[in-house]
Amino acid sequence: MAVYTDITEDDLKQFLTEYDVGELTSYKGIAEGVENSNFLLHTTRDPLILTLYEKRTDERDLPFFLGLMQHLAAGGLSCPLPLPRNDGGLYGTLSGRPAALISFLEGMWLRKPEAKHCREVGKALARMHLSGQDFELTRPNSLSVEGWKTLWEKSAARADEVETGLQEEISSELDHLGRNWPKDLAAGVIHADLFQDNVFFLGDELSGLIDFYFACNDLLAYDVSICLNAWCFEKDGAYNLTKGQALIEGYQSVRPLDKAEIEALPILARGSALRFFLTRLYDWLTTPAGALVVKKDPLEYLRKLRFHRQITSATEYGLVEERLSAS
Ligand SMILES: Nc1ncnc2c1ncn2[C@@H]1O[C@H](COP(=O)(O)OP(=O)(O)OP(=O)(O)O)[C@@H](O)[C@H]1O
Ligand SMILES: N[C@@H](CCO)C(=O)O
Repeated sequence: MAVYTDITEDDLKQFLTEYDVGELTSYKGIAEGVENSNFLLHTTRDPLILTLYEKRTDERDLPFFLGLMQHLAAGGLSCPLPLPRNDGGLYGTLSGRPAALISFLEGMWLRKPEAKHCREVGKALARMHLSGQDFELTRPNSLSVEGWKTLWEKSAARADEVETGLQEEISSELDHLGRNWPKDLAAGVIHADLFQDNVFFLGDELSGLIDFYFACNDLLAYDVSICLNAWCFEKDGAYNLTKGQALIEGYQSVRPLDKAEIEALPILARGSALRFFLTRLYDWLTTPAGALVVKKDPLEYLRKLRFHRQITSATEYGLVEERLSAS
């Protein structure tokens, strides 16, 4: 359960005096997520989500994250809206943590997504990329190649505890990605964590995107590769070509990938698999036993990384040839 910081009713009520949200009637911690502490609040008006920002969220980035949600919502993308405080600020402090109130988004995340859902995710991702083009703030991706190296330095010495030979394998993977990482592809604001638990559906209809706390400026196709990793593998580790095809087609129906982006997909997917492997490995090695959070398995992403190493063309992800030759 991701409630790292607990709150008292008195402190919460005090915090809410800074907002025009009605009277608090109940609140409870949300047993999902691994990054921040989240609470569902009921008031005499609309339900709200309270987020307390934890270790990986730098307070200096909050204007970017919260401003981006406002920007995307104003552009017609369904995502939570941060509530302004009475003084106009978008966040305050609660229990010693930076904290914000955001609107409650209706819907559920899908435990067993099908190809039709992957198509909707592809479309929504592309819409977000287009809508982010005129967002005025920027934030470099702290979890790209240089950030991976820093993370790796913190885990490398203990990596073989997780699997023998890992230290050597990941070090050489990082060297390879460092030497071959694409630089000249279309860039803009990316979500950077569009996993299943961050996409809500009402029935089969996508009702919105949440959790913009890794959003940053980076290669747009890198975000597509993150979604291929997050949405198109089955529990047994097999890549589902039908889902991959649907996700890429959905994306391209809104924003076609160009030739350079298509050619780069395999290396981008290697990089994004490594990114999630590294954060999971770090958490795996450092989260104390008994912490109230479900640790995510780094080896899932090691297997995905190894899969991507074998890929020679984006057609193996389900990209159809006509598109490839047409672009
Ligand atoms: N605006 C919202 N409307 C409805 N539910 C929300 C909203 N924001 C968060 N939640 C609920 O809280 C859970 C955790 O939120 P979120 O994904 O932002 O947390 P996190 O710790 O950053 O998670 P992650 O592990 O995905 O990074 C979601 O799965 C959802 O159940
Ligand atoms: N989506 C991430 C967790 C949040 O960063 C993962 O599955 O590793």
